[in-house]
Amino acid sequence: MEEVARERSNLAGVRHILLVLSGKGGVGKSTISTELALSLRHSGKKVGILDVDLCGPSIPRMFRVQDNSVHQCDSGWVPVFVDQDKSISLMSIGFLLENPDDAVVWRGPKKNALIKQFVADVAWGDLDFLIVDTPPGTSDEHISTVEALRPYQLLGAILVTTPQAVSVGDVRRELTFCKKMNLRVLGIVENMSGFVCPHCSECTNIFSKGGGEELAKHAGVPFLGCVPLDPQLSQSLEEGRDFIQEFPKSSAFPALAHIAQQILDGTSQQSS
Ligand SMILES: Nc1ncnc2c1ncn2[C@@H]1O[C@H](COP(=O)(O)OP(=O)(O)OP(=O)(O)O)[C@@H](O)[C@H]1O
Ligand code: SF4
Repeated sequence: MEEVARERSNLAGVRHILLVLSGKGGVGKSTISTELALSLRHSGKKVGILDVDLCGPSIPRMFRVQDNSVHQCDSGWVPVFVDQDKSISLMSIGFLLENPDDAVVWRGPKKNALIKQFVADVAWGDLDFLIVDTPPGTSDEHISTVEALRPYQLLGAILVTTPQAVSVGDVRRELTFCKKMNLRVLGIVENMSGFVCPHCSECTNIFSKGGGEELAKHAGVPFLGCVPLDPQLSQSLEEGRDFIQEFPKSSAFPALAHIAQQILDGTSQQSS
């Protein structure tokens, strides 16, 4: 019975689902979700992003499609396509609000109900990857998301941190959450890790460096890499541009491409 329901679900055509988590706000979770989607698209993959950050949805803005709205079809909501070839599709509460700047002030049960609806009712079609951008911390919403996705091809979670001790401490709590939820940790990303000067290419470690890697070693999980602070990256996100396509010489590019490659390698090993 459960098998039949799974085969008929809107997620039946999604090959891999991965969550992006962070213990703290503003460390670059949506940035990593966005750039991972663009990198995977660059490798010929079809990608969806489900933005379950209900109180601070930033995915529509990062792709500059915040004025779009979602439509209904027979099987549910049609996601917003970023480009004509439909290689990246998005779903976010941002598309359902009358005004994108409206604040969502909801109690837990209402948020959890919408998350379940997002998981059940978005007509993704065939996707190689569905990236789920979550709110900061570990809340009821995270538990609802993991539980709702568990019957499907849930690959695991990427944990994003910055090098500072406090954010790394928060990731430690995320690791405990993953353990308790029996969710595989695909790896840790250390974001905003140093600043490479565009004039002399000297790297300055503004917030210190190495905390994420040390934590990964200590926890026995993969370290996916250090992404430096990169003005071209923040500008691309601000303007909804494809950083991966347009700035291959930029300082953050190699790290972002390497993260995507490790995810691709992991999934190809799994299916071989
Ligand atoms: N490596 C980077 N280089 C330059 N700017 C960055 C980098 N990573 C993130 N940013 C910028 O930092 C800001 C916060 O990033 P982002 O919105 O991805 O964080 P978040 O963890 O998703 O935040 P929230 O808690 O709101 O969900 C954004 O304006 C983004 O452009
Ligand atoms: S890193 Fe080098 S080029 Fe950049 S501001 Fe400092 S001294 Fe100047």
